[in-house]
Order: sequence, then structure tokens, then C-alpha cells
Amino acid sequence: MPALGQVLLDALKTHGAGEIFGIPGDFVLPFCRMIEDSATLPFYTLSHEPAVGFAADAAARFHGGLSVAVVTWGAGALNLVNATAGAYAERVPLVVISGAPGLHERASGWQLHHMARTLDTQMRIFTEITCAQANLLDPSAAAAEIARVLRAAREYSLPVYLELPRDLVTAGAASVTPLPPRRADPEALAECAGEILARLAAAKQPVMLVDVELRRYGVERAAAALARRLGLPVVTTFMGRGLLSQGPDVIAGTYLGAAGQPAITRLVEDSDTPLLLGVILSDTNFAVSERKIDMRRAILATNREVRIGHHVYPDVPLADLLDALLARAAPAQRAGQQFPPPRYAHGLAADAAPLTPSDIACAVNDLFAAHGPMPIACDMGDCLFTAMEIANSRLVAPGYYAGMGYGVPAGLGVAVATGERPLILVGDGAFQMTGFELGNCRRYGWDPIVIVFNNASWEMLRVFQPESRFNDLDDWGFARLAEALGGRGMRATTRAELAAALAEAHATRGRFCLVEAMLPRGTTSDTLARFVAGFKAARLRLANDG
Ligand SMILES: Cc1ncc(Cc2csc(CCOP(=O)(O)OP(=O)(O)O)c2C)c(N)n1
Ligand SMILES: [Mg+2]
Repeated sequence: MPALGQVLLDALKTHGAGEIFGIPGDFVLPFCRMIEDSATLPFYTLSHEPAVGFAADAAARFHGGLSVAVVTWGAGALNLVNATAGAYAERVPLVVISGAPGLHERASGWQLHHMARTLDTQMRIFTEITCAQANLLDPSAAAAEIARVLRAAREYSLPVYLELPRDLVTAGAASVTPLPPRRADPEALAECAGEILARLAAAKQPVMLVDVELRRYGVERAAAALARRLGLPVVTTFMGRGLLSQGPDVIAGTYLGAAGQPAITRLVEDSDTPLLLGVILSDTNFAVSERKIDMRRAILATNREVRIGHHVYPDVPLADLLDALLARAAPAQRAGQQFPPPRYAHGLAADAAPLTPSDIACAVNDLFAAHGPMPIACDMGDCLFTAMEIANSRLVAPGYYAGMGYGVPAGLGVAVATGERPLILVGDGAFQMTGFELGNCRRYGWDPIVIVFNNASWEMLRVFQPESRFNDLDDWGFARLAEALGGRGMRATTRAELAAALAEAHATRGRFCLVEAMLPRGTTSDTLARFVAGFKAARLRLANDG
């Protein structure tokens, strides 16, 4: 029989995993040796487990399948909790594999090193932030357990957790046979599709609102085809920006409520039948709504269920639903509305004016126009709002979970998943958290372009609480630090210097290039300014409505 560790690696590959990120430790050394020796999947080690999780998360998002984080028990795995929680919140199929004490150690009765409370504490913690789990204590049951857990990761597009005792990695185990995907009940699906199409046909102002699950389940083309067939305008949520990029004819814009384009806000909020596909009903998507979407009239298909008004069709995969709708939808009489394509700033004046975040967006738009777009990994902070002003669709960011520190490691994950050169957007505060992972670029040949929005401030907090002095950070001089980490660093304080630094960075290959954009404290992107105004107005309305 093959070794359990190899069975697991083969199963990960069969289920679509593209790579493994990890940090070894004594409880996982035997498995890491097998990963390295077998080369079943490429293996990348980073410097801190949060980065391992963020890189794997971003890789999974970009190649639309599983990605894997391998860590040691206790100190390593518990360092991964926040990234796993973020993956859960944003529907990412991250496979967390933790080495664990061997069977003989479990029976010793000792308080083992790396153990916080009990032998099962870690499993309990990860059970809260994953959709399926297994402790592979019994090699004879391992194949069935691995098949069950990996199918759940793919079906729910959510993280899963596997624990692997270190003395069982070479134990004999049966190979894994992938379980068949569970489809929707045909009758329920037919009834659900029929009801949705009837409601859309009777609607005066239907709209399709789309979000991240369309990408997670690979159904963007089907959604665009349905929109064309039914003459529905398509709007993406804040988190879903960049979806259906291959269907620009159906995309009307991005819904940002009071912070967005009024025509798009009206399209969504005045609709009598909003069709929400793969939409996460989060505050980041809807907190700045001018008027709440009337959920009594809405059709919400997410998380393998369809909610119409106040009744629910359970266990309906999004792909099955779209297939059923396309199989039944007659071309609508309604002529699809034409919307002007979103406008993005170009032609940055290369002058001595100090920088604003929106200047960075303009400079990136100029770079992409001259050399083609790059895949973008973005952190939390004003850089994320600035990214809304960049004409690019392929972007990963913690748009809903909003955890800082994601950007740089995610950019490394994007480099692995795409084989392309990524652009990383990150604030100085977030860079302080995980920016040093750039020190891993040289040994793997990664050469991202990194733009650090350096305002020496937690500016996003300052816009909400300007009186707090703790938002004042020091200037760490990141451009100089870049050289020490094996990259190239350039500091830009004017628009001319920014344009020159980006051109220089683009022309430099084989090492990461960090452009430190110096931003005066108090300046924010146009989008963040609108978002804050919209958020405050929405909060005022809530207070007045009581
Ligand atoms: C892991 C984590 N800890 C704290 C916070 C809370 C926070 C949200 S935004 C922010 C400031 C970000 O500063 P940065 O310099 O990166 O960007 P900018 O605002 O543009 O200046 C903080 C501390 C979050 N979201 N995640
Ligand atoms: Mg900052």
C-alpha cells in the first residue's frame, strides 16, 4: 500500500490543488520531507504562517481551485487561524494541513510542546473556521476521510482542515477515490428555475448583482450568457469587482451605494427584482446603500441555496442553477440597457505636485496602457479603495474580511498561481506586518512590483477618528529596506518621480521592485472619501430612523 502522506499528496493534486505553501516544524517534518522528495506539488516555504495562509488563499482565488497550507502543530497552525478565517469569510477553498503528535505521544499523558490546552484544542479551533475536518489517526479510514473533506472544500468553496500525526506519514493507506459532486435535486431545481424566470419575466426593472462566488465556482461565463439572454444589466459588488471581465457588454458597473455612480446605485436600489448571484450580504458590499435592497422581492443564490422572498430551495449549487436557467430561459423581449464603460483616469501630469492615492491609480493606468495589465494583489487600507480606480479586473484583496497583511504574501501567491509578474498595492501599516516576506523573492525568482502607500499613518482609521494620535506612524524608509531584502527600492514624492519610478520598476526584471509613494497625511483616494461620506450618511440615516 502507498504511504499515507503520498496518498494525501496525490489526492490534493487529483482534487485540483496547484501548489503547497508552508513552514515546517518537528510535528510536520516527515510530511514536509515527503512533499519535497515526491515533488507531487510545488512546495514554497515563507517566513511566517499568516503569509503562508494569505499566499495560498490568493493562489486558490487565481487558479479557481484548492490551494494548500502545511504547518506544524500548535505554534504554527494557530498562527494560521486569521488567514483561515479570512478565507472562510471570502469563500476560498484553502486546505489547511497540520502535522500533529504521533500516536505514541498522544498516549504519553504528557503536556506536549506546542500544546495550548488539550490534544484536541486545535481541532476545535479550526472546526469553527472550516467547513470540514478530519484527524487522520486511522490509516485504514484515511482515504474515505480525505475524499469527504476535499469534496467539501470544492463544493462549498470554503477552507477545510486535516491533521496528520507525524508517525503515520509513512503508514500504508489506500489511495483516495474522489467522491462524485452532489447535484441539486432535479425536481427542486426545475421548480426553482421556473419560479425565478417567471419573476424576472414579470419584472419591470430586474438587475443581476454578482459577487465572488461566481469566480469561486467558475460560472462567470454562464452568468454573462444568462444576462444577455434575459437582457439583464449586470452590476458587481465591491468585493466582486472585476467579475465577468470577459463580458464587458453586460457589465454596467460596480455597486458602491452612496459612494458609487448614481446611475448604478439607482439600477440596484430601485430594482423590483434584484437577482443576486453568489452575493455575500456583507456590510462592505451594502453598508453604504442609500436604500436597502428589498429582500422580499430579491432572489439570492449563494452558499448552495436559493432564497426567494421568504422561502428557500436548499442544496442548489450555483452551477446547477445557472445551467437550469439557461436551459429554460427564452430570449427576453427586453432590450439590454447599454451603459457607458466605467471611466478610469489616465495621463498623469509628470510634475512636481505632491502625490495623492488617486495619482497612483492614474500612474498605474498609464503603466498598464503602455505595457498591458498585471494581476493585482491588494492589501486592506486606502490602497484597496484606490484599486477601484485602476482599470484592471484581475485583483485579489480581503474586500470583505478586511484583514491587513494580505497584500505582499498574496502577491507571492499570485506569482505562483499565474506565472506572471504581479503588482502589489499595500499601505505602510500593512507592510509593517508582512512586507518582509519579500525577502523570499530572490530564492524563488519572484519579481513583483510593489507600491507602498507611505503616509506614515493608519490613515483609514484617522478618517474615522482623526483625534487619535496613535494613528501617527513613523517613516520606516521602505525603499532603503528593499535593497537589504534583495530587491530594488525607489522613493517618489512627486508625480514626476512616481511615473519615473514605475517605468524604472517595470523595466527591471529578476528582482522585486518597491516603489515607496510618499503621501502627505490626510490625503485619501477619491473613492475612500466618497465611501467615508456615504458610510457616515448611512449611519446618520440609521440613527434618525431609530
Ligand atoms: C490585521 C488587522 N489589524 C488591524 C486592522 C484595523 C485597520 C484597518 S485599516 C488600518 C490602517 C491601515 O494602515 P495602512 O498604512 O496599511 O493603510 P492606510 O490606511 O491607507 O494608511 C487598520 C490598523 C485590520 N483591518 N487588520
Ligand atoms: Mg498608511
